[in-house]
Amino acid sequence: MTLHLYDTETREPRPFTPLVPGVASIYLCGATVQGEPHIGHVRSGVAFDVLRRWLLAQGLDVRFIRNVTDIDDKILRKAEEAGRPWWEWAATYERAFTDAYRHLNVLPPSAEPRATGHITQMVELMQRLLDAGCAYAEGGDVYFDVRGFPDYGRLSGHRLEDVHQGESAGEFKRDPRDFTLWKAEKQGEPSWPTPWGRGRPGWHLECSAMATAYLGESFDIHCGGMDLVFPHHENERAQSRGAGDGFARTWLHNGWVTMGGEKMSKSLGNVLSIPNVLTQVRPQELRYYLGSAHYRSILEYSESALQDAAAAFRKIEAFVRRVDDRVGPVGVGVWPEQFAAALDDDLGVPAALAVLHGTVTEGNRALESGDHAAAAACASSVRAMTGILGVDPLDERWSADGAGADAGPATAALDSLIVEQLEMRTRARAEKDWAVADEVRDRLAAAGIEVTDTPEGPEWALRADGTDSRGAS
Ligand SMILES: Nc1ncnc2c1ncn2[C@@H]1O[C@H](COP(=O)(O)OP(=O)(O)OP(=O)(O)O)[C@@H](O)[C@H]1O
Ligand SMILES: [Zn+2]
Repeated sequence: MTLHLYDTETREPRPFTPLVPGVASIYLCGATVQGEPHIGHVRSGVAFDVLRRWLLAQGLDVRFIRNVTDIDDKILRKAEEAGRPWWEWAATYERAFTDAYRHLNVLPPSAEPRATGHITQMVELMQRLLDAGCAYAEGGDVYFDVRGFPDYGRLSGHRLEDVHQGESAGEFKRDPRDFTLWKAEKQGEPSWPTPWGRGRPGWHLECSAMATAYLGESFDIHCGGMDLVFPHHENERAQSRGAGDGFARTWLHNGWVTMGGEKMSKSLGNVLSIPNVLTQVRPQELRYYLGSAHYRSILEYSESALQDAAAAFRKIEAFVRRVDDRVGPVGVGVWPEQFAAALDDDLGVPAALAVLHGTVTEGNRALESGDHAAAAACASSVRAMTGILGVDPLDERWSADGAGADAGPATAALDSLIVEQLEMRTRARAEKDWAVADEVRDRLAAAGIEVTDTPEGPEWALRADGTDSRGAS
């Protein structure tokens, strides 16, 4: 099966065939750097990092652009309220996002253009739109004329008569459904020169100009959160197509992270910042959690779901480390065909994880029965699969910046001691020597280690509050 991706525009899964053979070009709308990132903000970065890794694994040269929106109403307002320069505000939160992506092992983009660095390209695009009769300049503002682009609404399914741009009504707008390309200079705000006067760009214009500057007039995939379908992506598409560019051939949108059934959002106050979550779980566990749902589904946050995901990751990690410890260094092997089939089906991560956990179970059984070759094969396959998902437990990245640096090896060391105890208990039980079996269990309990018998064998966990290391034997 070839990779199929669900395209928002055509509303169906479509086979992925790169425009230029051997090269995949992807644009992801990045952050508006106005505040500390919450876990909802980075979901798109994580979800489409899996896409990128999967395309890289097919041998494609992946050009992945994720922009930074560093000029925006909210940035200006918040910086002013704090009495700080707007550019310092933007730079501060750009670093916060960069840190979050790095902690989560999201590959750095091929380029990360800032809006303020691409004003020239935006002016050129506006000129082309004016020449094509899709835009008008009035009083220093420049607007897109939606009636001048008959295909408007195709991406989101909006009918022209129902369009509400959700932006303040520009003084010179000829039709309320038109949207702003460029805003005339306001007193005290940053501005750049254009043939129509000084001002600053509208958000939609930025992405069209940057995507085209780096990826060309046509490119393969445009990604972003589902709330960007309208108006942001509808407007990006209108601008670029209106100017005569092919623009994105496929559109992918990820679902929200929700909390209490509502979009995690600063204005609702139901947000969890990345540093906050990283006090509860390690970065690799958070990455596993954020990437574990299908990218198009809602990910409803709960502490127990986060802890369950962390425990599931630790099970994978404990297995790989145990093989590394007992059998020898685990290399990166090959993934099973079902894993590839799952990802080829619109990045079906949940089905891919089922294959991954099946391999861990099989590997644990092999290790228990002394079949080291089979265990090693499973472990190397597990590394291959987790590598695609960005959560390879042995990836040096996890200890590179000290984030959770000691937890992995400590878990592994503890695991190897506990596993010996559990094996002694399993043998005692097989011989119906209940006294020895109970003694082992009591000894572990006294050390704060809880043992649970599961169909896949005994599992252990540190008692405490459930946030500690766990493993399976
Ligand atoms: N809960 C979420 N789940 C997934 N993506 C999100 C979530 N919240 C925001 N995003 C993404 O992050 C980007 C910025 O979104 P937005 O400014 O709406 O979020 P916010 O910072 O929580 O602000 P607000 O409170 O105004 O909603 C968008 O691309 C959006 O798709
Ligand atoms: Zn964008």
